[in-house]
Amino acid sequence: MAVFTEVSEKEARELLRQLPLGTFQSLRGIQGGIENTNYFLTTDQGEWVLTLFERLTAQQLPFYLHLMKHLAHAGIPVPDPQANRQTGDILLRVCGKPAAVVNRLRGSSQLAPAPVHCAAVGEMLARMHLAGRDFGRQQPNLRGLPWWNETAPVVQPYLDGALAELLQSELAFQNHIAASSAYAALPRGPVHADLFRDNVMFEGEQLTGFFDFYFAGVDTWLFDLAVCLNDWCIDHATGAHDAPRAQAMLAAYQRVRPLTGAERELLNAQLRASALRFWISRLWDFYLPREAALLTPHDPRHFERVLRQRIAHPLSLAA
Ligand SMILES: Nc1ncnc2c1ncn2[C@@H]1O[C@H](COP(=O)(O)OP(=O)(O)O)[C@@H](O)[C@H]1O
Ligand SMILES: N[C@@H](CCOP(=O)(O)O)C(=O)O
Repeated sequence: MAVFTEVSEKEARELLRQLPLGTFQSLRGIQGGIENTNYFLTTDQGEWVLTLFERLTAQQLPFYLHLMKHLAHAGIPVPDPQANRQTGDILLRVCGKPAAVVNRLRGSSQLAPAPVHCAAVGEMLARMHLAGRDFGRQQPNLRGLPWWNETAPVVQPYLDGALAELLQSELAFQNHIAASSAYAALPRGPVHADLFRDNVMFEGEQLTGFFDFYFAGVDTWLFDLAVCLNDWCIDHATGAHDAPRAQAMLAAYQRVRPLTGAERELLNAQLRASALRFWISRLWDFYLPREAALLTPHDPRHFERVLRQRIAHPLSLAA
C-alpha cells in the first residue's frame, strides 16, 4: 500500500475551498498502488480520489490529466479531473506536490477474471484507442524502450548470471524489433500502458471504468493490448496464457478495431516487450526502493516467468 505523503484534514479542507465539490466529510489513505499517494476524499456531494504525484513532474502531468478529460468527454468511463473553480486548472498542488482530484469510480477490481471480463476490457481498450486519435497532446511512453535501455544496466548487478543473460538478450531482441519496418508500421496513439486487473473497475460483468493513467503515453496500440493480455489472460502461478481468456480479449478488441498485418506479425514480440517492461520496473522498485509509509513492492519474479513463457510459447492468432 502506498501513502508516501501524509495529508492532514486541514490541508484537505483547504484544497476543497478551491474546488466546487462540496464540504469536507472524511479523508482516508488508500491501500494499493505503488507510484503515487492516494486518498479517498468524501464531501457532502460525493466521493473523490485525491492523488499526490510522487515521481511525475508538473511538466509531465498535463498529458495524463488532459487525456483523462478527453476520454471522459468522448464517453470512455475514466475518472474526470476536477478543475480549480477560479483558475480552471486541473493540475493542483497539495503539500508542495503536484496533485489531482478525480471522481471515484463505482465497482471494484476483478482479480479473478473470466473470459467475459477479458472481452469487456478488450472492447473498451479498442474504443479507448479510437477515442484517443484526436487527442492533441504528445508525450512518449516514459516507460518505453529508452527507459528499459537506461534502467537494465542499473538493475543488472543485482541479478545472477542466467537472469542477467535473459535481461540482456531480451533487451537486444527488443532493440532489434524496434528498428524493423514492421514496427514502424504499427498504429500508434495515446495508450494506458498499465491496464492491469487492479486498474479496471467492474460491477459484476459490467466494466465501470479504467483508471490510473499515470503511465500513459503515445506508443503502439499493440503494446497496450499486449500489457492487457499478459495480465488479464494468464495463469498467475505459471505465467502461461489462458487460451479462452486471451481469445475472448483479442476477438472483442478486433470487433471494434481489427489488427493490421504488422500488428499480427508483431503480437508475440510485443507480448515479450510488455513482460520485459514490467520485469525491469519491478526489479527497479525491488532493488532500489523508495520510502513509503505504506508500500508493498510487486514481485519481479512473476514477470521473469511471464517473459520466459512468452518466449517459449508464442500465442497464436485465429485466422
Ligand atoms: N478514480 C478512482 N476510483 C475509484 N478508486 C480509485 C480511483 N483511483 C484510485 N482508486 C483506488 O486507489 C487504488 C490505488 O490507485 P492507483 O492509481 O492504482 O495507485 P498508483 O498510482 O500508486 O499505482 C486503486 O487500487 C483503487 O482502489
Ligand atoms: N502494474 C505495475 C506496477 C504499477 O503499479 P500500479 O499500482 O500503478 O498499477 C506492475 O504490476 O508491476
